[in-house]
Amino acid sequence: MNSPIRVAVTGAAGQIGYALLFRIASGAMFGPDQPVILQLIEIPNEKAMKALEGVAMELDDCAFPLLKGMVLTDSGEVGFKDANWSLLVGAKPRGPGMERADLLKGNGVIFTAQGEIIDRVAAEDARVAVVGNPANTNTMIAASKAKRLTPDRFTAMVRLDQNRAQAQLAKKAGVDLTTVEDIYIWGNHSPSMYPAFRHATIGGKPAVDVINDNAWLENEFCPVVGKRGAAIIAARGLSSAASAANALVDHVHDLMTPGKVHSIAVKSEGAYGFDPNVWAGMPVRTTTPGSYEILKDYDLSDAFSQEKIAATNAELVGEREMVAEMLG
Ligand SMILES: NC(=O)c1ccc[n+]([C@@H]2O[C@H](COP(=O)([O-])OP(=O)(O)OC[C@H]3O[C@@H](n4cnc5c(N)ncnc54)[C@H](O)[C@@H]3O)[C@@H](O)[C@H]2O)c1
Ligand SMILES: O=C(O)C[C@H](O)C(=O)O
Repeated sequence: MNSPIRVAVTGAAGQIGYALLFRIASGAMFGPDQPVILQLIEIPNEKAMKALEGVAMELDDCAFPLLKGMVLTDSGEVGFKDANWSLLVGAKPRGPGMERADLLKGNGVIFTAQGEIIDRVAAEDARVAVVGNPANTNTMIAASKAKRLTPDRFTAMVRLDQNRAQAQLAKKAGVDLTTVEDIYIWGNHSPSMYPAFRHATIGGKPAVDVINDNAWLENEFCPVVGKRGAAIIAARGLSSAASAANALVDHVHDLMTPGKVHSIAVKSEGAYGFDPNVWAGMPVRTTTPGSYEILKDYDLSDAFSQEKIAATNAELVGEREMVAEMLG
């Protein structure tokens, strides 16, 4: 058995938190041999802290063998102290009819403070995964505050979009989901994202040949995946929680598993036409636990892909301009 790692989670009493913490404590995220200490961070508010106590009571009541301790706090200094992983979930969620852009500035303040504190107090091997929206730009803001931790330590989650795309392709083709492979997400975690279906395979054959319906792929599949978050909000009256928590388990699990190829949002190095320094979704291969290389050889030279990449890149650049005064 390894020695415990410290996992800080913000927004721990929120709805994603409630679907996430039990999966971490059960071993789904870091594996059956990795004990964890959960450092649960909420806002300094009596109701939120009371709710957090209730979640911690339930975690106790699960008697998880891998859960070696819990810290409940409304202080980032305490919550991020020596954290090996910081999962930044806490943010103001988008309500019905609200644009993501409305959230940019308000949430930027949160990620400015958290980036600075994590850089100062987290563990030497600290890794950060951001879920709170607008996730890509929040990650850019947090990373810009770091003097010690390099930008590659800060990733944003686009795995929910990858999982959604995989499920939609399987449904359309009428096949088992596990036969759908190589579907990755480029760009922003927003409706502008590009689930690049031309690389996808179904049972080892190109998905475009199996599905044989280009109009559906371009005009239905892409918007359905891109707007799935809004569709969940419209149906549930709340943003996706269980599937988001599940995607974060996948994101971190695959980042800890050498050889895995998966979509995460990372600092662009200019590949695929993304502006350098925006955080954009793209496929990576995990090299050593927590580290990755960006895969740069996917062909996106067709006109449709070029148009999609240009649109999502333009949105990311626009978001960066809106928060320019918060960077650095
Ligand atoms: N990237 C994705 O794929 C994806 C998917 C779904 C949801 N989201 C986003 O995840 C975020 C959380 O969603 P939710 O449904 O759990 O929301 P929620 O409102 O249920 O919970 C958020 C929690 O965060 C807490 N919080 C707010 N600011 C905080 C701070 N500065 N420090 C610590 N805690 C703080 C709140 O008190 C609340 O308990 C939202 O921004 C949502 O849009 C992202
Ligand atoms: O769009 C949202 O705010 C919800 C979330 O990002 C999602 O994709 O489900």
